[in-house]
Amino acid sequence: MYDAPNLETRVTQTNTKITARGVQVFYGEKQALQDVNVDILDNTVTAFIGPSGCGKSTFLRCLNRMNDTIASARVEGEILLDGENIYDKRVDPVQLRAKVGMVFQKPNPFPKSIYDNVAYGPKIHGLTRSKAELDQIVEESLRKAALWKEVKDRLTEAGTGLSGGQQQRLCIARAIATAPEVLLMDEPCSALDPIATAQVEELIDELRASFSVVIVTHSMQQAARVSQKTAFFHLGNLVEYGDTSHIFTNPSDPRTESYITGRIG
Ligand SMILES: Nc1ncnc2c1ncn2[C@@H]1O[C@H](COP(=O)(O)OP(=O)(O)OP(=O)(O)O)[C@@H](O)[C@H]1O
Repeated sequence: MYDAPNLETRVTQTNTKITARGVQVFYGEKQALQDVNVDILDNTVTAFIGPSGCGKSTFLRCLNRMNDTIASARVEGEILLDGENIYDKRVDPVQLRAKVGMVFQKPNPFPKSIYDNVAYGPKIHGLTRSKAELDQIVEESLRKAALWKEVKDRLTEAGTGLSGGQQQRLCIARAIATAPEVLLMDEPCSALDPIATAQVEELIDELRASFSVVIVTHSMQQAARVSQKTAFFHLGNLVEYGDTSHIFTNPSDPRTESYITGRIG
């Protein structure tokens, strides 16, 4: 007799990693984000898209409290990581940023060796007890960042001596060395050539197995290639959020449609 497969086991489980509720951001008197509500999933790439100045980077920076470093910035509302409010007074922003790592637009390796760039985070967070353990973390992080083969014989050389694409993968290795749970990427390919961009995009897809990845991008093609979920921002509002395939083929809001068809941007 035919047994119906158990639906429960066939559905891929994707849990909420970050919950934003009523998030508003001000720079001085100026409001940059209004009432943003969204659930960001684990093991998923989420793309933030929208015209310049719509608040994508501002919202990304809310997710690991990078806005704390901007004197005029004020964040209201609630952001929960695994149910815990990251803006709670008891949360140490430095510890938080080890859990919610960030990769910036321009590759920014430290003026240190390739090895030390990756070893820095685990060292300051006391994640290892021995040199052997640290060596292992450095190797694993460089492997995950698809850079190990290219640099394994030159670990003592300066990180700044690598090509732009390699530097960006080094920055990704540095971000994942502290075993983060979420990886935030602010236009990580904008300074890269098409080959390096393709490598980083492939890497982003692999990283999703281990992390929740959030990427700000100006390229709709890139959002369509790398993400499963897309959030469209416009004038400080999160206008639409959903499956990338849906947003790009059948958006619900006319503003999203105008943007993806190139009428606003
Ligand atoms: N440090 C800051 N101080 C004051 N205003 C800021 C600051 N950073 C951003 N803003 C303002 O907040 C609004 C949103 O900016 P944000 O950089 O988040 O947009 P964005 O969508 O990421 O833009 P882009 O695609 O051009 O990078 C803009 O009006 C911008 O001028």
